Amino acid sequence: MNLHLHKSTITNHKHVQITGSKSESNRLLLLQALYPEIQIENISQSDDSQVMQQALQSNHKIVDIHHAGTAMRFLTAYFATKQDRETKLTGSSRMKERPIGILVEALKQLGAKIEYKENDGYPPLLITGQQLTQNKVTLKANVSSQYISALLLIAPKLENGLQLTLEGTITSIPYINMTLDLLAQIGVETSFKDQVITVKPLPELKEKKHLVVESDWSSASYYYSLIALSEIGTSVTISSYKKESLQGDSVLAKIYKTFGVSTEFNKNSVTISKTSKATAITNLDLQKAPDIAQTIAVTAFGLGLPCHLTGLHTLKIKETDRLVALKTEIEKLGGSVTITNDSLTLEASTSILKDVQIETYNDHRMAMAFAPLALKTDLIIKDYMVVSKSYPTFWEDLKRLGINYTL
Ligand SMILES: O=C(O)C1=C[C@@H](OP(=O)(O)O)[C@@H](O)[C@H](O)C1
Ligand SMILES: C=C(OP(=O)(O)O)C(=O)O
Repeated sequence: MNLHLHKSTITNHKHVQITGSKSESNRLLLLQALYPEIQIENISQSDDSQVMQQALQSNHKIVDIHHAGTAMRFLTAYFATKQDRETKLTGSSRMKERPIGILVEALKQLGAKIEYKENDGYPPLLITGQQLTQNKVTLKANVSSQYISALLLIAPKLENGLQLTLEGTITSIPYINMTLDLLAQIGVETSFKDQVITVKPLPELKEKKHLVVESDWSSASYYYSLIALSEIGTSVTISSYKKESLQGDSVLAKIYKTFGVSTEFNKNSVTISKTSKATAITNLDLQKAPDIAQTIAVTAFGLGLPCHLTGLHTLKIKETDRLVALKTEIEKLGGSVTITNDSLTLEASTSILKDVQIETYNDHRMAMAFAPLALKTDLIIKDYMVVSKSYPTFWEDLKRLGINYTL
């Protein structure tokens, strides 16, 4: 179904409560399955966290995690350790194109029994739970950090813990640090020096642990974009956020200063305000924050500014090939974009075409990244409910801010 966005302006000084981080939630859900003493507050309402929760509760042989990358990777490791259980772990047709061989091979080095049911190196998988007897493994770290987080999450339950040696450049490193930090919060001892991560075993928790999930910073990016595209003096407050975040995407606060957006940290929220004229982002490496690349590219386009983004090699294996999707959709609107395997260059532009239909390619971030352009023009978002993968109330929240749309 299509959603027609009508050119709008933001109502000033609104407050939006944003759902919990899906990355933190999916890690904590897996840890809760291993340590039932864990209690989670402000859990993500996202589809990805719902499928994670359902998968962990299900006793069915076939578990379908749809589009959820973290659920696919984290559950592969989890089911590999579930003795006396055979699980077929599958997902959407796009999930069957997202590689998982590096993780499967690492788990096999630890003693796991996993078969590919369709194509080698890709889901679906048939996982026969085993006691994993080894504790040392080496794996490539430049494809997806989710493979590393998956291994780290099960590590404290392995008899001798785990020693991971990472080969090559480590991609999306803040997500690995997030995993290590959450492990530390429940009392697991870890170390990360150079290319080696070690995790000590923790057979059980002695007491209840109450953990509060911070709201999702990737979702916050769409508000940064809306403010960047608004008049000086416009602001919005979003919660629940803190200055010392586990989420790498909190780097937004720094990045959007170039677009004239300032961030004020309040007790439990942030106020984002347009305080000065935007200038161009000339060279930005997003290897540590790949999920905000679409937002930044579309904001720059909306501002008519050029932009050069690098470190984008993982974008090709996400919900869609995000580099191709960005180029195609920005060019439909009249922009000019050049992409390589790991970079995107946008030329400065002077106008935005009206009534263009934006294709979303089963990618929540395509819908949400283009929505702020409603401050500049009328546009149509196809298959608008894709947003539920990470942010189910996105459109309602936008309406409360004054963005008009019809179905
Ligand atoms: O561990 C996580 O929660 C995530 C890691 C990142 O993936 P890659 O490590 O594959 O880049 C990110 O893009 C994804 O949305 C969530
Ligand atoms: C890439 C993403 O998610 P995943 O890899 O978990 O499907 C995302 O949310 O942008």
